[in-house]
Amino acid sequence: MSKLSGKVQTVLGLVDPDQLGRTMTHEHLTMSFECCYFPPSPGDEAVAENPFQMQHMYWLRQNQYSCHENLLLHQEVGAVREELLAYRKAGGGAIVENTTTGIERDMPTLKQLAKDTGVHIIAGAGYYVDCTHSETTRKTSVEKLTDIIISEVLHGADGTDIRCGVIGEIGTGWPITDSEKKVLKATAHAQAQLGCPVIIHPGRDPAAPAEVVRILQEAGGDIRKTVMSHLDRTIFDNGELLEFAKLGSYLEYDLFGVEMLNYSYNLSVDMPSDSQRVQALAFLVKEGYEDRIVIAHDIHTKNRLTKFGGHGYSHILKNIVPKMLRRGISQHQVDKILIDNPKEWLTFK
Ligand SMILES: CCC(=O)NCCS(=O)(=O)O
Repeated sequence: MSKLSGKVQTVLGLVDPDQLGRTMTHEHLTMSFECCYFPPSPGDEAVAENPFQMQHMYWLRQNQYSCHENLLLHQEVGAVREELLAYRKAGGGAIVENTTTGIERDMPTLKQLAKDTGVHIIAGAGYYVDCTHSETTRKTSVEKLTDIIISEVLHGADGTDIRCGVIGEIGTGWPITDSEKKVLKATAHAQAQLGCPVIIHPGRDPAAPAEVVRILQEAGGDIRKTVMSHLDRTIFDNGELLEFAKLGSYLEYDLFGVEMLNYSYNLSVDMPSDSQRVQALAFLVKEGYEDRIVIAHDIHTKNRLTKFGGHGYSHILKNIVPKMLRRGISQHQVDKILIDNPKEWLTFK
């Protein structure tokens, strides 16, 4: 039995799983999303240059990926520190920080934020989507990638001794590229050796989550210990959702707070509102999946911080939980979603 067994690994070291409390399973505290810049519509260029003004707030909410500065969350460490203190006050205990190689993971800053705020921060190992893979990553074998991921968990990431406590978010697109498939296999091999939690960013197609599960399973991954992220922008049909749920992963609704008419990355998608996200949770609970649901905001742009008029990291605790209760999800079930399920997932086998 490894020394990680039965523990959760935070950036400050191992903790007893009962110490976590309410946990957001998919957030970012410091990262850059420049890789996914989406040019503004013709005529909007001037607004996109300087959108951080009251009269442009609605534009920014609707076009969050079309402003370079908005993608630089790493410039806002002070604001994020304040937000984490507010998150603790609101009853939050832990945050899984999903920034992986390719979107500027910053381990020393995560450690400092955990020290300054008392929030348990669990950092992510591995690689984001194909367009962020370096030439070196593309040329690296599955075996070597497995060793790198394992080392990020056992010894520390990015040349530090600060350790990751989860693999992911592992980025995949649609169709899944060869380089992404290699990373998925390495993820499964590392998980098989470490008994650790895994979290996946699927491509934007309803078939993508099941295809990722198939690849992980074939490579020896543990699907019961794997979170499938972003279901709110990926699977819209309840029948398809139940088919996917049967595969056994955790089901993550992690874009709480995002309300937009046009989803730049896939205009055929109608991004759900928070009310519709709560309806999806209530549906899954009714179907018996209360032990498999986890939720979060996936904050990865500046405009979603309260400093810029956004909802911040406490939105779920302050606004969504009361709505869940009003829509028939019991307090016991809310506690499972926010406390018990993240705890089970994050505990090393
Ligand atoms: C790095 C953050 C991230 O990948 N968020 C998901 C964005 S989206 O694919 O749901 O638009």
